[in-house]
Amino acid sequence: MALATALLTPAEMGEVDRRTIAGGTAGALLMERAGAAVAAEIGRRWTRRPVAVLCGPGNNGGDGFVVARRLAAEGWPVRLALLGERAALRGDAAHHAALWLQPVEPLGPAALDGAGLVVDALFGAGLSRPLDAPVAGLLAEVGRRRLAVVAVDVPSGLDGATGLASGAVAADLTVTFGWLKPGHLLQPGRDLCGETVLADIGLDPAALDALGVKTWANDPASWRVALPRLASGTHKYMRGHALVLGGWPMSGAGRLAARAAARAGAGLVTVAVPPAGHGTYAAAFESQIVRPLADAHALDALLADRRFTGLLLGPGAGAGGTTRVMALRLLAAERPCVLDADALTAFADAPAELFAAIRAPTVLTPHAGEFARLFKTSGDKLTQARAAAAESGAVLVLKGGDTVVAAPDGRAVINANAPPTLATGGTGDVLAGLIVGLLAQGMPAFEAAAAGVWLHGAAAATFGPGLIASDLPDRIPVALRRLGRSRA
Ligand SMILES: NC(=O)C1=CN([C@@H]2O[C@H](COP(=O)(O)OP(=O)(O)OC[C@H]3O[C@@H](n4cnc5c(N)ncnc54)[C@H](OP(=O)(O)O)[C@@H]3O)[C@@H](O)[C@H]2O)[C@H](O)CC1
Ligand SMILES: [K+]
Repeated sequence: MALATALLTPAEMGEVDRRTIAGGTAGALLMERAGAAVAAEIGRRWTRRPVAVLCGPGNNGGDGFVVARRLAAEGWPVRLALLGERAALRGDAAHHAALWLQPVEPLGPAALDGAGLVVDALFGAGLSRPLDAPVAGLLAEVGRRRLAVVAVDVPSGLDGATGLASGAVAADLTVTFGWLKPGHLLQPGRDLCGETVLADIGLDPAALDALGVKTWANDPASWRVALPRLASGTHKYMRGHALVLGGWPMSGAGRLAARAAARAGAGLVTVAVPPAGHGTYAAAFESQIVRPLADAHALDALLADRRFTGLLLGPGAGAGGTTRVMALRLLAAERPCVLDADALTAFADAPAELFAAIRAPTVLTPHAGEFARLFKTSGDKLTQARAAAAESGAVLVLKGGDTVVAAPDGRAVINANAPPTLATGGTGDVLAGLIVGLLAQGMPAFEAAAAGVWLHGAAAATFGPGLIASDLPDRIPVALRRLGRSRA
């Protein structure tokens, strides 16, 4: 997995900080670079105007002192307000506070008077408890006055590990250092951060080795090498054969999924459907095979064909007992498999039965409602997806604007490229099809799920407004092309 897209918790960032300092870079220099980066990003976006810098009692506040000094040196009118006593500052923060030669005001609403921009340097990685009422009240006042806000590291009150927040004010710009944190990508954190800029302040990448990072931003760098590749001698069976169980009478979902599987590059896609739906499906496809499938016995007979390399059930399936039986038969075939939608809900009263049946690489793609029917986890989205992957033995794709993909071994990626236009009926069916299309080609489950989620977002982004699900499959080739490697 790629180093640059690693996501570090605040505790891990603290460790990288310590190791970098132990390696010979002074903490005060890191702080100088951090504050300088924030000031430079401000200078790129705003013209000179009165600024209120709100500083906290730790190193986040220390960064704030640097920002204040740097902006003042550029001729910006700066007021600085500090939470607590200046004499109580320690270490690098005390060092940089001593270099600030203008007044230090007590933290309160008066510090905002006349400001055209607020720098939020109250708390960053060291936030250890909910904000006190006066601090939360001041941040609410910043929001009420509709002032432009630049957050140092994170908007104060946002937990960088989880994306959960209380009392934070939404920033227009967040400048953070070295590596992003999960909370920059997980909602509501992502929206609270506004535009997020990652500044290089010279933290030591080698320090990450000792951390055993298992969380990344979902980026092609994490799975590009695992994408299926074509060679000149490739024939269709070498590109995998996806089997999609199509629902009836709800046939649109299965059709969307099958088309997406084919566009993802599967050499063959067979759609097996209840006999009553055969004509409808057959009329919809030219390039895919449509076969009638009467019942579970017929499915067993179909699965005797070992050339099926990826299986999908769920879109339009119906959440009844038949779907449950079909899902168990698919899992018993011990081949790469995606279970989506109704194939998940069908186990709402017996999730343990589902988990016990998962033995081959399996991807579950629930949205929050489907997830809650299967898993009794608690905590933030990343923690829950990880726990669910460990419990079920499957790769979990916990969908939403901040989709998390988690593997049973603890690896996880957080996706951030999905445009909100994806919030429309049928896009989940396309995602399930995309993932099974990649699985069928031999891509490992975690990488196939992460790539599928990313391609789904990228495909939607190429379309723009007015997107409906049926637009998506045919945009997948555009997204694949943009990966910059000839593989179509
Ligand atoms: N490696 C880097 O990325 C660098 C980061 N820098 C900046 O440093 C901060 C982290 O600094 P740290 O001192 O660890 O933490 P904070 O400044 O966020 O806050 C710690 C102090 O705040 C107190 N605290 C915590 N929560 C609350 C609260 N809800 N209300 C009041 N006070 C609170 C805490 O007190 P404790 O009692 O918990 O000890 C501390 O006094 C990072 O975010 C970057 O901005 C470096 O400048 C450069 C390198
Ligand atoms: K902050």
